[in-house]
Amino acid sequence: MSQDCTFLVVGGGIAGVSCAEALVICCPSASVLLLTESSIVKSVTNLVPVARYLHKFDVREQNVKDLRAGIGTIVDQLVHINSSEHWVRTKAGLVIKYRYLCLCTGGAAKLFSTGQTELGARIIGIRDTDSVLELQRRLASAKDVLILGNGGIASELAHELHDVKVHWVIKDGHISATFVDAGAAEFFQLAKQETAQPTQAPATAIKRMRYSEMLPKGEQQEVGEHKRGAALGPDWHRSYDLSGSGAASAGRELPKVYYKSQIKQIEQLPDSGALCITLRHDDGSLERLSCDFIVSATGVQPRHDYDTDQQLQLAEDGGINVDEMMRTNLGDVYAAGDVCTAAWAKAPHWFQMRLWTQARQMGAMAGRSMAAAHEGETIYQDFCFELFGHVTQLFGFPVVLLGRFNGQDLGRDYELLVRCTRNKEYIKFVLQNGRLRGAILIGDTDLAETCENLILNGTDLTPYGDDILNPDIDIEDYFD
Ligand SMILES: Cc1cc2nc3c(=O)[nH]c(=O)nc-3n(C[C@H](O)[C@H](O)[C@H](O)COP(=O)(O)OP(=O)(O)OC[C@H]3O[C@@H](n4cnc5c(N)ncnc54)[C@H](O)[C@@H]3O)c2cc1C
Ligand SMILES: NC(=O)C1=CN([C@@H]2O[C@H](COP(=O)(O)OP(=O)(O)OC[C@H]3O[C@@H](n4cnc5c(N)ncnc54)[C@H](OP(=O)(O)O)[C@@H]3O)[C@@H](O)[C@H]2O)C=CC1
Repeated sequence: MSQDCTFLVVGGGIAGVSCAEALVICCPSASVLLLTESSIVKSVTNLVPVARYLHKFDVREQNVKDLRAGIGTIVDQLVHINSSEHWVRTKAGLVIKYRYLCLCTGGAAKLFSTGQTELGARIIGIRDTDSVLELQRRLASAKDVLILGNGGIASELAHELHDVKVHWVIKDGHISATFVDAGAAEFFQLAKQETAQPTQAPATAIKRMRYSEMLPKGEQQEVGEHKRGAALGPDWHRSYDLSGSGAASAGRELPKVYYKSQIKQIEQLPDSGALCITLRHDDGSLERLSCDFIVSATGVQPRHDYDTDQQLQLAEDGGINVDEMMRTNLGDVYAAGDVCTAAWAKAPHWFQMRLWTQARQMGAMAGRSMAAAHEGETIYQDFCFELFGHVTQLFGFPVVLLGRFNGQDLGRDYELLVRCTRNKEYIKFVLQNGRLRGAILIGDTDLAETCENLILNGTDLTPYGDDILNPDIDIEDYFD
């Protein structure tokens, strides 16, 4: 069994689909094939500009057969790459000959481990639909759940779980540390206390879930012992009932946060089967708690579980190293999205975070870059890699993060300017030598485009002093 194509893209997440879409636009007469192990793929829809270079969008699930015309599809799993002879082999034994290959195989949840294999089944991660169904199943009989980690998933779950006692264990001194600073964390916590809503039944479906990965088994095409689809889409938690057994708590109790803490030991209680957790706090003290299971929201592990004839060069974080054209070290092999690590000399206002904005940008960049190589053209890296931008929702608030929003890699050589209106907005500017280097905008601030311009233009803001965030001055007008 063999098949030929010019461009082979592996992975039906946002990176893979964006790459394949860019290829059919740039090279309409070439054959583009998307190989993915799940019949449900993810693509970007309703793209709305929030500023000049910043967009928000919905992530749509669709059946792989419904992808745009020009993209051939195969549901199967990549198991081997022979890059010198330009072919791959799939789990079903299909050999696909390609001219250019792009690996967009995403990531898997990086789970906390105690090394005690017998407890492994009590620690779960969240990545795709199957993993949420597993969470739901366990919640149904749970009284206490421990969430470990302080990033995107932990922040979402701490906000969304109800009818269950939530123990949130974090290494840091404040919540949601991968995205915000201590001030913004306090803003969220106050808002949550003061504007707490009574428990509401979760909306049954949202408009973005056009195709559900919860199709009856018979209607799904899947490969491997466990289907592992693409990462979940925005508002994923609104499509599932994330309630516990309700036995221990009523409604939406605020989570109990254990700051500056790490798990030291886990034991299973012989009688109840519950887990007894010993935490070690940074000051050396110990604390015990019990829970039914642990959600390990501790980051992403790039996924490349296929072999290659020559070794792929990997970064320290396990991602496949790519240059500014998304090329790996193997000839004619590219990579994009969560599976790759940006190994180029980065612009002063950009850094990598494994987010769907970047999956989309990298996928599209890889597609354009492969097309240019095929046509013998020279292209340059897209402008989107000049400025980090992320639009999201945290604790029910719209959030825009720009540039080095948490002073990332600026050492101690920067100043912060903050404006906060309780339960309404939190604005933080990160300034270095009088220039805006990054910003956190929480609430409906309408400042994204102004901040984007100020960061990219390197405008000297020293003459304006603290007025730059004076609520009586419209800074949008100031810099028009
Ligand atoms: C719960 C959750 C919430 C999130 N929320 C946000 C958010 O609010 N905002 C945000 O910006 N980001 C969010 N993210 C991150 C975002 O989803 C990812 O960064 C993005 O989806 C990565 O896209 P990708 O295409 O690189 O990888 P994936 O979506 O993981 O897709 C990889 C694809 O490759 C396929 N594949 C893997 N191996 C093989 C193989 N050997 N053969 C064939 N196919 C294979 C998989 O089946 C899958 O289709 C969230 C992630 C999670 C888990
Ligand atoms: N709204 C959004 O934009 C959302 C984005 N996402 C994305 O999805 C992906 C997966 O999310 P998530 O799993 O939350 O990953 P994140 O990378 O966002 O966060 C991981 C968190 O776990 C902590 N951590 C890592 N190892 C340990 C450990 N052994 N013990 C305790 N804490 C640990 C990290 O701390 P440290 O950094 O100090 O190592 C960090 O706080 C990420 O790419 C994330 O950006 C997910 C949900 C929502």
